Amino acid sequence: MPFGPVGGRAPGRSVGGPEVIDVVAIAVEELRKHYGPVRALDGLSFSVAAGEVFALLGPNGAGKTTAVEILEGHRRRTSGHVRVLGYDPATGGREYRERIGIVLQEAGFDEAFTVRELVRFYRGGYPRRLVVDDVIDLVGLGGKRDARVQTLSGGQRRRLDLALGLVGDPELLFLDEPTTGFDPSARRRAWDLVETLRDLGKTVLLTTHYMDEAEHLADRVGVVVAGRLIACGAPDGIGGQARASSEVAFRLPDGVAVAGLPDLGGPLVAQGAGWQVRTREPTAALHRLTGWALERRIVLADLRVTRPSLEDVYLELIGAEGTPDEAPVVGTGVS
Ligand SMILES: Nc1ncnc2c1ncn2[C@@H]1O[C@H](COP(=O)(O)OP(=O)(O)OP(=O)(O)O)[C@@H](O)[C@H]1O
Repeated sequence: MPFGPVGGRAPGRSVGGPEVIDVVAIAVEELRKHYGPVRALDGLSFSVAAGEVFALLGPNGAGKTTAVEILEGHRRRTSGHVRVLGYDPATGGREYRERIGIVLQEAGFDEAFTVRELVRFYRGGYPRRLVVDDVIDLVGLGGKRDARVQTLSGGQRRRLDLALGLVGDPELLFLDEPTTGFDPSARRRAWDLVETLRDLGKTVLLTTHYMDEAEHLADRVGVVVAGRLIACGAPDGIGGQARASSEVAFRLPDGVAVAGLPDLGGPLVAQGAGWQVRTREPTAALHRLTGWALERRIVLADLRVTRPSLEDVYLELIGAEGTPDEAPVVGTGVS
């Protein structure tokens, strides 16, 4: 298989010692899924190292859920190669499912169960298990142990989803939009929890529409558009693949007119008491700006360059690819 070492903060990787090849937890190559004429996945390839937190990003309809469901073993692929923890999810059966945890966007629960009863019930399905009350505490539902599911708020239900995904002590956790509907503090707690899981050496594959979440949690992100991976790398490193614009900002002294400035590679926009320009060539813009200022002995207050955020990069990437929310359609009905 052509999967080499992959990035991320995998445990057990030594720096300066003997070379350690990361263990690949997830390997996906040329994955295709056709629903009739719709190509939901159209040659998707990526790999995730053991111990890595990997985020799949992409617009609605890009194919993320389809990919994750194939990896979970819940959906059949049309073609391509998939290996997760050494198993083919399509044939791994119970043995495979016991080693993974799945947190769905909307799991259906029996509303009459209490939190503790439900977690205990799910725990019964796994050979490796965590202590019921520990898991409930871990997801911050300690105060709701004996509450019936029907009385939980939307955010509390999502935390219960998390508890059910964790109770089998999985090596790999699939998190589908884990914090949708969470209030800001519940979101922070969920992030802390994912970080705890990483510290425990778990591999996490998450999908999210929140760029700050991916930036905060993921070792690497993969951007999927129309069923293909169009960019992949560390959240602060994929900018180079998008050539998203940096922002150069500064203030001019009183009496200096903005009209006299050289071309900085983009339109100047007033920002509070100062000015900013967005440019893909921040080095050149800075050179022209500071050269101009030095020649005139002008001091530029608050001069700063801000690199593009993951959101800027993401929007640039999916904008360049176009047609979000639409999978490509083929002429023939292959499924
Ligand atoms: N069971 C199905 N039958 C037919 N088409 C489907 C089916 N499931 C998904 N699709 C189509 O496949 C494409 C990918 O859908 P998918 O749900 O995987 O996207 P997604 O990236 O998870 O989107 P979102 O961010 O909205 O959850 C879409 O065009 C969708 O309409």
